Amino acid sequence: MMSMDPLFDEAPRPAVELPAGAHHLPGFLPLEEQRWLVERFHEWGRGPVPPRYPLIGGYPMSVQSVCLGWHWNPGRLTRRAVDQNGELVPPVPDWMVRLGHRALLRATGDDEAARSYVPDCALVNWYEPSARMGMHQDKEERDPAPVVSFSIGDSCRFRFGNTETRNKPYMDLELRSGDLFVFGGPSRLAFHGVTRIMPDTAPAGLGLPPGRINITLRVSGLD
Ligand SMILES: O=C(O)CCC(=O)C(=O)O
Ligand SMILES: [Fe+2]
Repeated sequence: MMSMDPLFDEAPRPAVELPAGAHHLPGFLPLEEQRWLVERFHEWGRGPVPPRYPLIGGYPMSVQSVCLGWHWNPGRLTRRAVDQNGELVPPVPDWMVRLGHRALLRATGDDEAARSYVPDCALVNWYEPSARMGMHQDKEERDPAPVVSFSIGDSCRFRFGNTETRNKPYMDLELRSGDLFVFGGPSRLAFHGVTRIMPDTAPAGLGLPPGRINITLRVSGLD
């Protein structure tokens, strides 16, 4: 498999010019950290609120998610899993807040902004190989702080668009295991989605079945 050859893993990806406020940092998470996050992922999956397919207009998404800090449903954030067992979702762990600082600092070079970034909500998504996520804006949050996104497992085709419509102009990029993607400032409300998962592209030994984890950190601006 090509992706397991280190030569291929290190093949440079062509730099794409992203809109202001958007940043892509390939290979941000070392493999050991990816593995460690996979272990946390398995723990989150065991509760108190189990993973579920959120409903959009009554139809289940193809992506499964668990939440930390705030429970996300399309259109709203609640403290408890109101559409499931009513349990409180676990808080965003301190290490994740620190990971958010590090990510934002590396992405923007803005020490001040990085230090004042305190995400109180994380969405942990699981994409089985056939899963997709349609174009949408992350707009349940009231705070304009950036969304910080980590990818682990199989690569995906990530579509990043404009703030006006879900249609063109947009650009397609590949998010691979370990990549960081940040969108803030003028790109904070850009439409984005995942158009496909690329099978058999995960690094070996992650401890994951075929598929992709995405973790997004957010600042809800709610109390
Ligand atoms: O999986 C991704 O990279 C994006 C996830 C996303 O857009 C979301 O959870 O709102
Ligand atoms: Fe999103």
